[in-house]
Amino acid sequence: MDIDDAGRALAAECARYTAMGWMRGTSGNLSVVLDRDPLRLAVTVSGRDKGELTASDVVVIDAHGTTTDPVRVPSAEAGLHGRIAAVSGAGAVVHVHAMAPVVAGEYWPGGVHLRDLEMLKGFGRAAHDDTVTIPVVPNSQDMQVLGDAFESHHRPDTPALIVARHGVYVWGDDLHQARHRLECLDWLLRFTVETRGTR
Ligand SMILES: CSCCC(=O)C(=O)COP(=O)(O)O
Ligand SMILES: [Zn+2]
Repeated sequence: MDIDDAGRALAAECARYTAMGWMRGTSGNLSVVLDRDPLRLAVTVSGRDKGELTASDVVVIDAHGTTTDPVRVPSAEAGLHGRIAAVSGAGAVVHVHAMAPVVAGEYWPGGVHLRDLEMLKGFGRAAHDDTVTIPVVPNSQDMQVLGDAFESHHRPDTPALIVARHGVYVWGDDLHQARHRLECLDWLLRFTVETRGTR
């Protein structure tokens, strides 16, 4: 994917996420891989209303979240996007401040357990898999710290990470798969929060 296509795709996805209520204020950030070796990603700019981005409001970063762009400022969380893409092999990483993941992380700071739910199929798992655990890590402003926490919990079959009192990261082969996984995970976490203690 070239940077122009990436910009159009990221802006369109951000508008969609905003409509879902997942990017309130200036929250959230999305990225897509441009090249794998060396790793280069296009990530949304920092501090803007993500529902109003245009195709040029993206920044090229490396695996460490560093850019050579003289004008645009990449997401403050660009370093974690690069780390997730490098470690998982994902083609797209999405981060939103949806409520259900944060509430679930508050109830279960050791990890959120999901089981016996049809919607797990939309997250790339079988509905009757053993328990699927979504890792929860403490929030940090240091992307190296968050990246190390992500990597220590990473399992190839679980493409999501809850950052406590902050939000959730989900990744996939491309932006569509990442969004579908996020939509299904949000449903799974809402169900789990709303039915806690009943099973
Ligand atoms: C109210 S948003 C606080 C920062 C944040 O967590 C986020 O997702 C947005 O940061 P960015 O630098 O990508 O705008
Ligand atoms: Zn955030």
